[in-house]
Amino acid sequence: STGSAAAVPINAEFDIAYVTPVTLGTPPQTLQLDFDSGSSDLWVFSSHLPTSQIRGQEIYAPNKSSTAKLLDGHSWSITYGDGSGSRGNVYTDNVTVGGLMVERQAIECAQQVSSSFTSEAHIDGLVGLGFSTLNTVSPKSQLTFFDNAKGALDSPVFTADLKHKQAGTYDFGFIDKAKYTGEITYVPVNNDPGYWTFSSSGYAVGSGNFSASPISGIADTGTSLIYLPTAVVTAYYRQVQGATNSRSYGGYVFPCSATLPSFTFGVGEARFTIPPAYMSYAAVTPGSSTCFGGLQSSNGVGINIWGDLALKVAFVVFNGGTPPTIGWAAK
Ligand SMILES: CC(C)(C)S(=O)(=O)N[C@@H](Cc1ccccc1)C(=O)N[C@@H](Cc1c[nH]c[nH+]1)C(=O)N[C@@H](CC1CCCCC1)C(O)(O)C(F)(F)C(=O)NCCN1CCOCC1
Repeated sequence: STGSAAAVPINAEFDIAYVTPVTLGTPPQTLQLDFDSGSSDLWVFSSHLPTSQIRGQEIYAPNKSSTAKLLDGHSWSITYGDGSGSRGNVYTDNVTVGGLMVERQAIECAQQVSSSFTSEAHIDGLVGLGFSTLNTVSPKSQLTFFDNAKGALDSPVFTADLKHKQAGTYDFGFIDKAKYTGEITYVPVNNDPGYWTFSSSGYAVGSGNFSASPISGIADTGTSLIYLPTAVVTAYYRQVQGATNSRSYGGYVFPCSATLPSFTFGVGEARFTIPPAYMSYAAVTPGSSTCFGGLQSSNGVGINIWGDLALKVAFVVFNGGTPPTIGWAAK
């Protein structure tokens, strides 16, 4: 079997996250979920939430699904890198993504969400695509949608074709040759503790020479920006007039009028260049002439993250075979 579904940017100005329609239960309830290779819980806004915590999101009501079953005595609680979080109880039900159905998928129903989730009306929950070792359900941890689907897939892979300010796709079970050019460069994945961790072969700033130094980081569809070691980030912002690392804004900012260099990263012998226009994330406050950079230091994060800003200049194959690998191709 295979599946293919759209990945739609939630914000017209900046690609801060992408959501994908997912149908749950019988009759089908469709929610817009953020596919996140940086975590491994499938959780949704649900009928168990206080209405004060719901502001425009779609909800999943298990009691309206004839195929929903309570996973008795199980609960979950998750906190993300940006401090947001949610917790609740667990049901199993049918979950369909782009024509691919998994029966008895653990659906983690929110009973509480943090304020940043309440204020993000476009995200009705997450589909974790990390390794199931990161799943937070207790006392028995649950498998991700991908792990549940894997055995039935034509090939044990999913691919991300994220795009700049337009809808891309997540495909399951096959590699669509029409979505990339040239060859796919595969590199090993270290799935301990449960991220898609791989080693980049280095970087270049603008037209500068390529610095061939390995950078270990996670491929994370659920993170908007890129978080890399300070040495890389200072080398980049040294080329940006007026750039400073702002404590008040929590990262590198610069005058929105500044000329930005491109940023190139390596995967094996392959090279991927992020154009200057993509490297400015947003004005620090609406209308401000100070802009926040798309490349930030991983110092405060504790892990290097290749988020949507990097993923959207490539076609990426998450290969869940044995051993797992990750493939990057131009497009
Ligand atoms: C809001 C923003 C300024 C544009 S942002 O850059 O912060 N973007 C957010 C994502 C977002 C977009 C739109 C609206 C709201 C939130 C972002 O990039 N958040 C990262 C930032 C980060 C990471 N590290 C340090 N900072 C994050 O937490 N991403 C997680 C998924 C997010 C969570 C909020 C909602 C959207 C999806 C993540 O899963 O990708 C993660 F990997 F970073 C993470 O936190 N994984 C949790 C791993 N745990 C390990 C222990 O077991 C349980 C799972």
